[in-house]
Amino acid sequence: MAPNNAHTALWPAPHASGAVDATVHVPGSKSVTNRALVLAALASEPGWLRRPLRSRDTLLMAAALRAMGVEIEEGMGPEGTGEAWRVLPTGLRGPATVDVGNAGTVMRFLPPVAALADGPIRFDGDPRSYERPLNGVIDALRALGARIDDDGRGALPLTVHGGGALDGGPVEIDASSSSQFVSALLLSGPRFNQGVEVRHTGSTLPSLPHIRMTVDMLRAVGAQVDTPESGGEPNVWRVTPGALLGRDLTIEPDLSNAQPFLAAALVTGGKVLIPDWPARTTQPGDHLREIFTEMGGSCELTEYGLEFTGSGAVHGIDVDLGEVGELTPGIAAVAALADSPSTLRGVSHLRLHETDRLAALTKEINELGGDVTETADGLHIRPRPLHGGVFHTYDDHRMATAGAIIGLAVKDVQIENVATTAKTLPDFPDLWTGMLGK
Ligand SMILES: O=C(O)C1=C[C@@H](OP(=O)(O)O)[C@@H](O)[C@H](O)C1
Ligand SMILES: C=C(OP(=O)(O)O)C(=O)O
Repeated sequence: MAPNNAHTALWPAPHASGAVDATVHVPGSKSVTNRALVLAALASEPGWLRRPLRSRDTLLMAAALRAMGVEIEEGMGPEGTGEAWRVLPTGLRGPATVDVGNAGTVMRFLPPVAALADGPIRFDGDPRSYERPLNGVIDALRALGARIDDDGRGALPLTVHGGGALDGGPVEIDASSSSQFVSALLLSGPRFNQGVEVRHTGSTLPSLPHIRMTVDMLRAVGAQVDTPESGGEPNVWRVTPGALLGRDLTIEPDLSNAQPFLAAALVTGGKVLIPDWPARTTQPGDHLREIFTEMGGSCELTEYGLEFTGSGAVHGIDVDLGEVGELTPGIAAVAALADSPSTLRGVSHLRLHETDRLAALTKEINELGGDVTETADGLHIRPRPLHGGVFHTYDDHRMATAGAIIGLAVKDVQIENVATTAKTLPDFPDLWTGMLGK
């Protein structure tokens, strides 16, 4: 009998019979939730996270902090307005074991926190987590005074032997493979004895909006941060040592997870409203307003949220996605359905994401009849009439949502392991069918 567990199960991607017209409430941001958890755990007083994302990546972050002694309670928020987590920071301690799953934020943001704990903290995760780069964090922490045992590959698994405090100070790293190296050091920086000065030495630095998100959230809890954008040296970020405040923070919807729903409006010539789209945000998903407009839609940001409307036409695009790499799979899916070719550039680091996203997108779109080629730093996509088939996801949530976008326009697409969307959006299948009124 054929196995039918979540991994091998095939989900028939719904085909859109007409233009979508829906309001979709998108759950909280993964990147904001996991930063907020770390900052609340490092604070000197309790804090609240309202409307946190509850997904595999954020539940792993919460579990890891709890394992190090932090209390995270379920609550209703200070005014009883909606569900919340109350975070009670305590002295961080080991021994503890952290399962990072395949969460970049957990595997990169927590080793610096562990260096501040008292006792050994062991880090392990999914097989893919062993292949994702961590050398920037490991080497920097050692240079700043931490003791770490690893197998010498600059990757997981490893043990951080927390000494209860860390000297900190200046450090050089090459963060060209992941902006999360910089964010990781900055987030814990206020708790290092001398703070931290991070100097990026590589030739490129991806995902700058995510570094801005780190800086903004640090400042919001009282940290002093100097950045290249605030008049400092290029590629240098400096965090002054000091106590962090416990805050009451409402988590914004995840705008990168809004992407497939906006794409649905674009490819069906329909209309989607995403309530609570923030007027100002550091989330990279906010760039979809320009990118999907260039690809044929239009949008309006009102007091109700973002209303995105497709025109019925979908155009190709030539775009550098280096700042917003996590949007690439969804843009590639739309580009495969466009009326002209696309070139997506600046994203070679995607080869080290949840899977090699450039190879996976090329293979899966081409297996449906597409014409995609990999370049040194991205993809060329020449739209072709596509046909049904199995779209493999390689344990990558954004491959699953990319396949679902294609399925709207192409009959009989089956997504293998749609359950992998639980990494950041466990409700995806229900939200998707709800959007389509199925
Ligand atoms: O800091 C963050 O929350 C993230 C930073 C980016 O990582 P990379 O710079 O490794 O691409 C992004 O792709 C990831 O989804 C989330
Ligand atoms: C790259 C991503 O995740 P991670 O936080 O695991 O790096 C992503 O969500 O697209």
